Amino acid sequence: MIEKNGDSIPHVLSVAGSDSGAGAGIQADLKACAARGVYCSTVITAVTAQNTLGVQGVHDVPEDFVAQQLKSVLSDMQVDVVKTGVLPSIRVVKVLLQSLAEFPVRAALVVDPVMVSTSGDVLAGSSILSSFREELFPMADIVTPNIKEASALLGGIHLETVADMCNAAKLLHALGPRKVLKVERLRVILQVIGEAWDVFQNVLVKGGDLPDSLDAVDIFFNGERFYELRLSRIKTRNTHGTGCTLASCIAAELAKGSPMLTSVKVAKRYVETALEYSKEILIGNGSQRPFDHSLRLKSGFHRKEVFNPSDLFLYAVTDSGMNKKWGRSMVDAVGAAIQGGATIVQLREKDAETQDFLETAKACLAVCRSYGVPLLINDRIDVALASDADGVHVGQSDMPASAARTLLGPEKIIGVSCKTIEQAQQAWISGADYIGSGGVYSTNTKANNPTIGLDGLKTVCLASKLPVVAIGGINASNAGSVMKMEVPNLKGVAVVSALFDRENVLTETKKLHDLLMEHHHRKSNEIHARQLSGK
Ligand SMILES: Cc1ncc(COP(=O)(O)OP(=O)(O)O)c(N)n1
Ligand SMILES: Cc1nc(C(=O)O)sc1CCOP(=O)(O)O
Ligand SMILES: [Mg+2]
Repeated sequence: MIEKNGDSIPHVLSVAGSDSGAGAGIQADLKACAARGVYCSTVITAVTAQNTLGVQGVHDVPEDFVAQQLKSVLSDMQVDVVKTGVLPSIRVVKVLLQSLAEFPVRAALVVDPVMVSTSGDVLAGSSILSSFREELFPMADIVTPNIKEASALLGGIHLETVADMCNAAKLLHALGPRKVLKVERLRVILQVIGEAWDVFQNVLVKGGDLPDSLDAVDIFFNGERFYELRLSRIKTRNTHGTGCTLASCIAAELAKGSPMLTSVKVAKRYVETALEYSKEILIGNGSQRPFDHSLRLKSGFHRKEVFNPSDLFLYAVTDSGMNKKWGRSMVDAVGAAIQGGATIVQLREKDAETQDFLETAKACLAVCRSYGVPLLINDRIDVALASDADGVHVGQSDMPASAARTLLGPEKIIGVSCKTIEQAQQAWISGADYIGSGGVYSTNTKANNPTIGLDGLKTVCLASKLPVVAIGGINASNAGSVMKMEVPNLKGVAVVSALFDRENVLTETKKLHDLLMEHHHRKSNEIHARQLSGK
């Protein structure tokens, strides 16, 4: 990419209308670009009052002010791709073309010829058609009409079959004479130097509205070849904004430097993934519902957003060998531990195949979510990501916590094992949420694990700015000694064998939970009494 003022981040400028419901328009473009890892600036051409029921009002932005927005962005930032949505008047089209002549963009112009909203409301009148055909399309690198828009642009011809769509794509492609003339010369030059022909005009006719089709069929035509792009049709009403999103994704991929056909395929796949993910989410009461560009809203409904240190109170760490020995499944063991009072669960699967680990994680996550208890994954960031677990626990020889934080993002929980003051300080710097410190006592569960004792635990706790959970050889007979220690950031105990190497997980967890509660109450009463006596 060419550098301008040091900008090297892929950048799409969306010139489109605002949708107050945020399913389509500028808002969809921003979300799509963010999801695809591309910066998006915006020039707003019209403001709609809109929700899932339809468009209640439209207010066009005066073209002088559209021009001012264009100048502000294009004179300062290095834009790679301009993507257009609602262009409400011929004057706005002219203003856009003038701006692009003054400040040419680096890679491409993507034109989504929006005329009618999903709800059937007209967003750009028929007077705009000739301006699109004669002025805008010849400058575009790709135009992405749906069937209705393609029909309107071609004088109302009927489009009912894939063959009709191919014909429409060809006719629309023919509307770019100036560009074709211009690029014919370029084509010869590029052929001579052996470059690809990606600079030529392309048409994508979107067949989402095609009757009686089980697939979502789009026709891509690059002037030379037709490509029938099929993906299975997703049964959902949450499709408001798919057109804007698709065009923005194409723009985003082009901005990253991908070829045109690849960009279209990636964009189509992304939209399919987002629709599949969002098919059951409910936003609004109407039938034109938005979808989730970030693929995160579903789990967000059930998950606590921020780590709560009191979740470390009774930390159950699983062991599949122990559960097998006692003839129960991991899901049953986790369910029983939670019913007995476990406040957080870690899946520690040292020998599992990746696929089995992932399936177990997903099944245990469903159980944990149903009780509102966080589930962490031991060591395996990939399994945590793929299962959407609440976080990970890593040791000193596992992936560093800072790298885990980069991969998992700010909202997941990250715990780190620390035996020393230096490790505790580093865990805090790395962005961890808590420390696991041990072995407090000797253990048979983890081979060759050095014991740090209660003194070592106290040293780590005093040095740590993070909450601490004690681990290693802890059971109902010694947990009291651990929790009696006078260190405020010691929040609980993590236990494997005392819960899972037992016949009845629920009973054993409850026993330990009751004991910890007794200590907790005793400590609270002592603190209260001290406050009353003023000591
Ligand atoms: C809560 C908690 N604390 C410490 C550990 C140990 O982690 P690590 O040192 O990475 O050893 P393995 O568990 O991976 O063998 C833990 N798992 N949980
Ligand atoms: C997994 C683990 N980590 C430890 C550490 O010291 O970091 S001790 C340990 C095993 C804890 O199992 P049990 O409760 O059966 O002793
Ligand atoms: Mg580990």
